[in-house]
Amino acid sequence: MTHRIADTFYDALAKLTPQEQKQVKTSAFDFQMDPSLPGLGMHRVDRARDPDFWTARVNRDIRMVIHKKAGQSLLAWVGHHDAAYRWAETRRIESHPRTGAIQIVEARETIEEVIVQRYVEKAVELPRPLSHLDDDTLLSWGIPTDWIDTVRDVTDETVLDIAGHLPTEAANAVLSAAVGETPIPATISENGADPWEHPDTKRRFRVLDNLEELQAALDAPWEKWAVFLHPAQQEYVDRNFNGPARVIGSAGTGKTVVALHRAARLAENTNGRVLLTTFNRKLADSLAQKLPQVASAGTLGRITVEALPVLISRLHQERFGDVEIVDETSLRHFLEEAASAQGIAVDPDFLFDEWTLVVDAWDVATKGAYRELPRLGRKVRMAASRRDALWEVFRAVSDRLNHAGLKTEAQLAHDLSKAGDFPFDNVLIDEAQDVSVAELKLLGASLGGRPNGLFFAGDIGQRIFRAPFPWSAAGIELRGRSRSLKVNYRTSHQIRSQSDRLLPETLIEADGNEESRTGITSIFDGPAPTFREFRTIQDEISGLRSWIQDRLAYDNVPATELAVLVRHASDVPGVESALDLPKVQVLPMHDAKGAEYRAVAIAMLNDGVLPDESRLLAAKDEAQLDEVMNTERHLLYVAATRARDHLWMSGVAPTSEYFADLLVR
Ligand SMILES: Nc1ncnc2c1ncn2[C@@H]1O[C@H](COP(=O)(O)OP(=O)(O)OP(=O)(O)O)[C@@H](O)[C@H]1O
Repeated sequence: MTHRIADTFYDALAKLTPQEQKQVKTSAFDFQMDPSLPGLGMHRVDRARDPDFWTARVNRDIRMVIHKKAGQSLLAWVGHHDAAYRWAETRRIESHPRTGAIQIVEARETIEEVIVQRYVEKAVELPRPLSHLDDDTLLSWGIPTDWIDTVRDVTDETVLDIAGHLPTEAANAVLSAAVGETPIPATISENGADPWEHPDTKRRFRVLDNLEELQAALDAPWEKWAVFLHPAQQEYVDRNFNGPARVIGSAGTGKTVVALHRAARLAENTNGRVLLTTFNRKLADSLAQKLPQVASAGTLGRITVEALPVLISRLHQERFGDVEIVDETSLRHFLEEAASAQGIAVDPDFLFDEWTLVVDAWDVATKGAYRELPRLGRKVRMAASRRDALWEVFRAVSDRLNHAGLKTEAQLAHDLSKAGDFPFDNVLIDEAQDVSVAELKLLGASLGGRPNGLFFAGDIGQRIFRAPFPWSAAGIELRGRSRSLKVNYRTSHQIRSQSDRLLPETLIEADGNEESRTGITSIFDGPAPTFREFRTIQDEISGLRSWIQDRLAYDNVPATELAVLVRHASDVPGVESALDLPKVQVLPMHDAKGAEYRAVAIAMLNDGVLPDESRLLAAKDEAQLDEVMNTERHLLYVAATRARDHLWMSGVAPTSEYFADLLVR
């Protein structure tokens, strides 16, 4: 017998409690060992549209739905008794008449009562963006025959619901077409080809040759993206570029997923040395964890996954030997000493920023260069005479560092740029909006002109660590090689649309390019986010604790899938002990970058906490104030968009001014 497991089985399994999941795994094992085992109580589903659906008993309440036919079995779904029967009664498994792919097709009538009824009165007046499409086109997208009319009738309001009931390739095509893109037709099998060999079939059903494979399949979550990319994602995975390219898009649109697949593709199809990187170690670790889902074991060894600062320091060490990095306190001290030795009165923070963001970042080596340099990343204007005077301070500090054998992190990157032998051919950079000037300059100098040399994934709306600067000045020209993703896979429609209110509809990059953030769709619905304002911190903690307990108890959210985020790391221990829920993680918002959870609670959103008052007070002028306001706003956007299904935000009155933006448009 050939045993298979469907992606729908995983989705359903994930919704059960850990205890139930354990029992399901045992029953799946029993079934694969002996499908006729009496304890499984195999039972044909009576009223099913497809006569080959059976149920197997896991415990008093839970049933697995199994499709069983002529030497083949498929674990299709699992859940509570009534839901399992309903699932099986309303589906059939068949090969698509045009593409040949095997699909699990939902009976169209089941959604009529839910969707058509809900929208029918309105639908008559609303535009139907797909109404002009003929059967042939819709079939070529893999739309099941009896869904064709329903798809032609979608409106902006129903498209999400309808797509959620279609096989993935059909849903992807419908969502693309609804936002004005041209879907790529599905693969068509040759006449007589085995439908189980169709690429779309293989994406949703896995063959399980033995019990070890079943064990591995049940233990490792099967990320859908590992198998089914959106055509817009696929394009940026496959395309060859004759210079640096970039995928952008708001949070959760699958930019990281594209970078992972592209890294695997380049390693598989070329002899290039591939680097998959990002701006810090934690995010690099998470890339390394995900990569095995898309790259074969043989290819994995050919992809280096390392954070840029770690890589740069390693390469520098290998080439130039040990160096000592100057710490911030010493550097500030050197700058201040040099300024007073020159008799220059200057604000110490300004001096430090000028060194860090201009002189050191851009590797300015001469007075002339400093005078001529555009004020990259700095909005403060400065007279030439003032620059000349300051230059003497920077030169003195530079000499002092040289004599002491000390370097800055930026200098390590500059040294490597000059040495000119960066040991990679293809570099993919995730969370690129937070990469430093020196790192980007090194990448630009090494691979900026090489086909497929540099590929960036990022979102300027999530820039929280670095001041903006024009990439072209770092040798990165993206003209015509940047595209944005529009389908959000992570966050429910309700959470995404509310979080989007934090950012303007158009963001402008330091190069002057505009990025529109409109036209994004989420692929699923969920409960509205909860916003609460409290009188005291005690009230807030107790409200938050009951919200968390409800999520754990009623929504089956495992504690590992829930995170409480706060603005300041120093508040973490206090919130942890006040909440007294040992399994629930509390972390600073910055640490949640790149992560995702089923439920997120953002607490202590008080006035003075976000935006962080100490940063606001340290700002020296309007420009710096703007920058602080922007990065703090981005930080809240990052935190809110970590949530898949449930989001809570709370503070003690008066709450953060961003609260008002979230609530009112
Ligand atoms: N084609 C797809 N099918 C199903 N799920 C997908 C697809 N693409 C991405 N996802 C899922 O969407 C979520 C977000 O993906 P990813 O982390 O790549 O987004 P991102 O754009 O990098 O987000 P962020 O900017 O917030 O870091 C992940 O859970 C990922 O598994």
